[in-house]
Amino acid sequence: MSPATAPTIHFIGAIDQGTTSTRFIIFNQKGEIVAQHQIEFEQIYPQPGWHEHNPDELVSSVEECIDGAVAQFEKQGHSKAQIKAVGITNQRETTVVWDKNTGNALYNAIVWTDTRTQDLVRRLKQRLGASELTSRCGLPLSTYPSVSKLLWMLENVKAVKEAYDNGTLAFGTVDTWLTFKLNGGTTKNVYVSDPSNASRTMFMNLEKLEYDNELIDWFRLDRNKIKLAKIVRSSDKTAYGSLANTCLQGTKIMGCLGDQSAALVGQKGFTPGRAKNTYGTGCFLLYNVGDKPVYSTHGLMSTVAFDFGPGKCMYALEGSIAVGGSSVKFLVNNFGFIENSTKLSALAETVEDNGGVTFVTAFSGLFAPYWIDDARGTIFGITAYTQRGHIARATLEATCFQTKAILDSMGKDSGKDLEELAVDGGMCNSDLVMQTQSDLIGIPVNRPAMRETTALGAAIAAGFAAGVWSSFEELQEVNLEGSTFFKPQITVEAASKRFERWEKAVQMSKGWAN
Ligand SMILES: Nc1ncnc2c1ncn2[C@@H]1O[C@H](COP(=O)(O)OP(=O)(O)O)[C@@H](O)[C@H]1O
Ligand SMILES: O=P(O)(O)OC[C@H](O)CO
Repeated sequence: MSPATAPTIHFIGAIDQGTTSTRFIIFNQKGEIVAQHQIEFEQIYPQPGWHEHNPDELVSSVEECIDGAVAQFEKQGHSKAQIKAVGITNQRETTVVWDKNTGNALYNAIVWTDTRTQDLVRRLKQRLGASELTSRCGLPLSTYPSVSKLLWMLENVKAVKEAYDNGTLAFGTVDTWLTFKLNGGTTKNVYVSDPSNASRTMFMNLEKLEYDNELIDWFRLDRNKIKLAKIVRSSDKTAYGSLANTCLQGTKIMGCLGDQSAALVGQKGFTPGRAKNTYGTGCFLLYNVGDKPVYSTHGLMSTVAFDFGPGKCMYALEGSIAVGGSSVKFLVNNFGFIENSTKLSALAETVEDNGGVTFVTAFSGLFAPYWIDDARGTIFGITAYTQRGHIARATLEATCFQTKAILDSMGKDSGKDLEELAVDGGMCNSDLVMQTQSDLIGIPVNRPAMRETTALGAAIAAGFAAGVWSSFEELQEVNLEGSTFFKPQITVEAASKRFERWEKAVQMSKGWAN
């Protein structure tokens, strides 16, 4: 075929703004990575339990990653004009507030893991009607959703309260902040969010996919005094605007998904019964329940999986674990146990088992399915025999035990047991973690060769709107080759025994932060 008649090859870019790092990845039409750039940014811990990000650094990290990846892409002989669209995926719940007149942030972003709102949440729980919130928005009242972070800022940050009183306060999750800034801020004033992100605020009615005025009133907020993002589909040709800066200036943003939803999409979890578990900073299991929300009675959340338009809007049951890979980072950064995260498994493998040590990594309390806000990180079973390897092993096991607890809840809520668990995220690079996971849950764990499924999900959302893909079916072949399967190697009895020790430790970790 002559170059003039050869079909044009299209590419899609994905911004993945996670809790510890930002990436920009360029995918081809087969869902393969062509170029990527990643950078870590500052984690700010001003006080115990507090966790912040600099909102401007989130934006600059995205811009730097775009320029870095596109430079690589062009070195391969491609043209940036072949990048049809860009998708965004982001850490969820993390809350940014800014002045809508200046476009400047009024405080650091309060990160989803932050527990400073614990007392505020306890006060809210005393209010009449508190127990009915979950049935409207899918989330439990806790330190986790964005609303508690916004209320804290209104109570404690003068500039935020003043902006609210003056009617100039803008509030957003990270997707909204990024699209606002990437579009050029106050020159374009783009204020949008997709349902998978908006459903993490506690302001959105889960069934209607619209803000629920009764929820906003319940939190005693005046909607007229806060600029909220317009909720639009996760895949949309025009609503998200286009990039104002970087070498991709003018390229349209056509997709947006919260990172856990994006991972479900990237794992092709399009149909009911499909599930994935992402071992990133936290760890999040999402189970597609179909086109109607299912409300958990066993400690899980109901959330929007993705909204790609009529017939393609799905809900999920979600089990969120606050501390996943961050426990590994903790051993690296705070204790210098090892040089970097990739070395922890090797340290854990210097011992045969956990030597009787159990580490409840409740740095932010315990999320699903326990929801114990006053638990804190506790290590049980230390004796004179304990080595660093035992602590390393107990740290890795903690996420696997919580995943087992979540799967048990999911089985009870859905009436079905999962046959296989699809995994991704940084911590899934550890074979030891994956084998331990399979042993504890008693089903195979399926790890794809290409693990950037979160970014792939954002690319799919944008690629659908851009016309690169038009049906879920044509994506089924993506990322199938080269998966690794971890199969259970211990008996059900042995797994139950280990899990009983964990459950005992969870009960004993309660009440510390009271
Ligand atoms: N080989 C490994 N073994 C254990 N943990 C790892 C390994 N590689 C990365 N991690 C952990 O994975 C996390 C990063 O995963 P990632 O999916 O990039 O997270 P996020 O999107 O939340 O920034 C870090 O917390 C890191 O400690
Ligand atoms: O950054 P991750 O991958 O741990 O994901 C953060 C979640 O979206 C928080 O709900």
